[in-house]
Amino acid sequence: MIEARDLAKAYGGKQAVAGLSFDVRPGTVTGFLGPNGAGKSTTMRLMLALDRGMGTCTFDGRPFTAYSEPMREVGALLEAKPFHPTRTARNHLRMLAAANKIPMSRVDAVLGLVGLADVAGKKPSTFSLGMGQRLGLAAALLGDPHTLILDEPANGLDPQGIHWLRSLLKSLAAEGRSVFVSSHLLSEMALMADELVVIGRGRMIANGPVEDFTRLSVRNHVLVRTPQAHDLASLIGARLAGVGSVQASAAGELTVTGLDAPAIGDLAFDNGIRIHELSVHQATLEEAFLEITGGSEEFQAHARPQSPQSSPPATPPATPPATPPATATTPKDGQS
Ligand SMILES: Nc1ncnc2c1ncn2[C@@H]1O[C@H](COP(=O)(O)OP(=O)(O)OP(=O)(O)O)[C@@H](O)[C@H]1O
Repeated sequence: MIEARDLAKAYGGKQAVAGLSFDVRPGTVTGFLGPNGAGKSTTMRLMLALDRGMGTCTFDGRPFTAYSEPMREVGALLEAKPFHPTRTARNHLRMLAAANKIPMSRVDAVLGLVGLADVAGKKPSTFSLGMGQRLGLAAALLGDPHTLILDEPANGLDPQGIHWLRSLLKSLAAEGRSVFVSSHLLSEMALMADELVVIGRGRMIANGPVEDFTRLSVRNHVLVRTPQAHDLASLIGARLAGVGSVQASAAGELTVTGLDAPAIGDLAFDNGIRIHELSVHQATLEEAFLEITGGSEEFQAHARPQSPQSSPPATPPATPPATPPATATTPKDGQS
């Protein structure tokens, strides 16, 4: 169990991490998300007492520095390619094993586990970024620790490597370990993580199960296609009574929030309205992330001035448009 409490760190006058508290439970993969510069790496360094700051972080009740052989308790991967330039991959791990009283048999075991057995005699300076990440993971796993703290472990991995990493981290969590992992690959995180810690500008934005994060998104909606869109929009608008929205997204097509698909279907049926499609759109983790972190990005690119011919930006606005009255957005379609 990781318990982080009131972690804080300032660089000069700038608050990089501002009072973060969260738990990482055994048996779970907890994803750590935030825009560039949000404070993820700083938080991970604070957790491992690699940076001086405020607050506490304990691993099964004790701080990282209280463990005499910490690699047996907590495995960490914080930066790409943190290796001695002239030692071979195997010797790098042998050195770490010796320093932490880890049996030498673990060295070849973890090299095999991360797929580097064939290049164990090569120097990491010749490795690609992805191979370096694999060696960093091997080092993190060397002591067979209960807890893993991994900063962007998917960085540099090819699609097969990313798939392998996901399976590995999920299986390590299924064995009862606590896995705390940051990544910018949100689709991967959606498949891998059970819980999320989302920060922006060093502060907590959201903390909880992944499903809650996407379930509460305002991007969740029901799409309805009907030849009687005007009539149905009026009925839905009356039923919503201001909570939710109904908007015409195309001719004969309505986007509804605040009312679920069965309720819309029943309303249509009770009023003799034909439905051609009724589909539920669940927000992706990426959509929910953009929505929730919209105001907390530190580094925002300024949009290029648009020429009259240019297309609109691909990224939707961070906050949805205010709910309009149902009738104001209803199409003037040919209804039966
Ligand atoms: N050594 C340092 N000296 C000064 N400022 C720093 C230092 N390390 C980090 N910062 C600042 O602290 C803030 C948080 O940085 P951090 O690297 O923790 O963010 P991050 O969420 O890991 O970012 P990214 O996703 O881009 O890796 C940033 O504003 C960064 O500029």
